[in-house]
Amino acid sequence: MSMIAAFYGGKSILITGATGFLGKVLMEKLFRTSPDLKVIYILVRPKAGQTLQQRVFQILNSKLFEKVKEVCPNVHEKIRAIYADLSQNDFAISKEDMQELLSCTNIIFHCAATVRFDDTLRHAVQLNVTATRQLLLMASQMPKLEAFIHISTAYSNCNLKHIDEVIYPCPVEPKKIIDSLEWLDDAIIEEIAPKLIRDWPNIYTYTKALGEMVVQQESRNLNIAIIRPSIVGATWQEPFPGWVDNINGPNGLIIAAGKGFLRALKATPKAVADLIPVDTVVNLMLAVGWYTAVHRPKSTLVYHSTSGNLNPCNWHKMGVQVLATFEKIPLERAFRRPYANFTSNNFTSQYWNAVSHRAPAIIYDCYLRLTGRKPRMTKVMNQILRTASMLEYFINRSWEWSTYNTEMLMSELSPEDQRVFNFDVRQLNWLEYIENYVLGVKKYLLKEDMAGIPEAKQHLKRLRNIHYLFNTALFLIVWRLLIARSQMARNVWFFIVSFCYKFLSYFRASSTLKV
Ligand SMILES: CCCCCCCCCCCCCCCCCCCCCCCCCCCCCC(=O)SCCNC(=O)CCNC(=O)[C@H](O)C(C)(C)COP(=O)(O)OP(=O)(O)OC[C@H]1O[C@@H](n2cnc3c(N)ncnc32)[C@H](O)[C@@H]1OP(=O)(O)O
Ligand SMILES: NC(=O)C1=CN([C@@H]2O[C@H](COP(=O)(O)OP(=O)(O)OC[C@H]3O[C@@H](n4cnc5c(N)ncnc54)[C@H](OP(=O)(O)O)[C@@H]3O)[C@@H](O)[C@H]2O)C=CC1
Repeated sequence: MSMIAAFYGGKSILITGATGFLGKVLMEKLFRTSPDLKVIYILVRPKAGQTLQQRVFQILNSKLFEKVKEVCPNVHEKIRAIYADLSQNDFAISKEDMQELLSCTNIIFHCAATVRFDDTLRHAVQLNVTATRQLLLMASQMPKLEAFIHISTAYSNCNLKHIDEVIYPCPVEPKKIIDSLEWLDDAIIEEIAPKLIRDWPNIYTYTKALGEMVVQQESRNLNIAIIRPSIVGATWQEPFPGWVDNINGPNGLIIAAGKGFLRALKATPKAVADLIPVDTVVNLMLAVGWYTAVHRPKSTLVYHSTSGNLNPCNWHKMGVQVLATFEKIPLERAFRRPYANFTSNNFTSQYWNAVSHRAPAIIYDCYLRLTGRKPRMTKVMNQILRTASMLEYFINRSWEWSTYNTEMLMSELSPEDQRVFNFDVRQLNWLEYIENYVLGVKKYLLKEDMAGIPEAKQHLKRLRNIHYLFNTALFLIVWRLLIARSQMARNVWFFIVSFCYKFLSYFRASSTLKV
């Protein structure tokens, strides 16, 4: 019997960010392994014209939850969606709902955040710092609360090279920033933002670091733990391999590569690609929830959910495997054949951007214009290049994250818990994982049918022929122009032709002699 699964039985669990990538997988695993849990409260806002109920309905009826419905047929009754907007005062939660949350919650998993790298400082602070403070304040009024699990990111201290499982102080107190945002206007905030974030690469990682400081300062006598995942990727094993549902992190780039838009990336091939499967993160979260509530460590423990120091894989290996998978399982209607290289050199990267990205987009847009259609490829390409440049910081560096606490926790688990809540990334086979990942992107994200693979392969063959034809035509045109304008090119041309002629004559003569 799993101790962790039993622990969550009968519990009331509050999850923020439950409609996000991590939150959905967390709910799925909780329902599947502890179907006797009492209730999961989720703080949700209406979005994209959908009410709370419609959003929950959509999640529960997705492929991700198919297994859950077998184990926990009354899953609908065990989810309680509460209207909340984390960027508002008191989260805009009604009095009755707030009362219920305060009096019933046993465990909190705080996943909600803005993960956009380019968010405004005001919004990012509101969500990643102020909302965390507000939730801690709520937690301190919950008499039945056993553990508060805060999800941060392994990159919250990415301005350091070696990162321990400790909370590092930020140069400016979070409270000072929160207070000043109240009276400063937006233009001034955006002006001071670069000075505040100093050597952090973006507002996201900076505000996540502030969020951790808030956790430390406002922890009072709560049982708190912080989990820091690195780059969260598709599921490894559970509930099935390769599940993924948004275009964040590597996902968007994998699509762009598979469709042939992205054919070169400014990346350091030997840098560690610190990906961590989402189900591994969720297993660690549930184990940490149990450990924090039952063992009540004296201080706030930080757990790294990273792969680099236990089972490293670099970007080169990852890129090669992504491309190898596209050979076997191509994406439909590719713009060009998937091919690319990683370069860490600025000049080479600019060259590839011009030749491999912008030029084909401009040519294709000319073709669209000539055929009476609206040009769009340059816009798409600019968007992809902008995204790639935002991620560049993370694919050109390696970090060392220590994992003492995570390994300590692993050793505390019973063999059954180590199996059911496996977060030992040493068992991960990267090649297999990446293949399933790419397949998952095709199936679950792009919703492409596997029956379309032969047609997709045919399409790639056509693209290859067009590519050869185009290159040959281009070569002939350039050469013709050169010959017309330069004596030197003409001399080279006559030299080559006469050399070939002599070679052929010699070859013919020697074969006649043999006869
Ligand atoms: C020796 C050489 C060997 C060579 C070997 C061969 C090499 C082969 C190479 C192949 C090439 C590549 C293969 C792929 C291999 C994998 C590469 C992986 C690189 C992975 C890098 C990952 C780094 C992640 C770092 C994470 C660090 C922290 C992690 C976290 O804690 S949180 C999660 C991270 N957060 C995010 O990822 C959010 C990032 N997104 C944003 O901040 C914003 O979206 C934005 C990028 C700033 C863009 O903002 P905009 O306002 O401009 O746009 P908007 O968001 O409204 O979207 C507009 C349209 O763009 C689409 N889009 C958005 N995001 C992405 C994306 N990530 N990728 C692609 N497209 C994206 C969006 O859908 C919109 O489209 P539309 O609706 O159609 O308009
Ligand atoms: N994905 C990754 O690679 C990594 C993620 N993390 C951390 O993991 C956590 C979860 O990330 P992930 O699931 O990927 O992110 P998502 O963007 O998929 O999910 C974010 C969640 O936060 C919710 N949210 C955002 N703003 C509000 C708001 N104003 N009110 C209520 N809810 C809101 C979103 O709700 P809605 O659906 O309504 O938008 C969504 O449920 C974050 O804390 C992130 O920092 C850490 C490392 C890596």
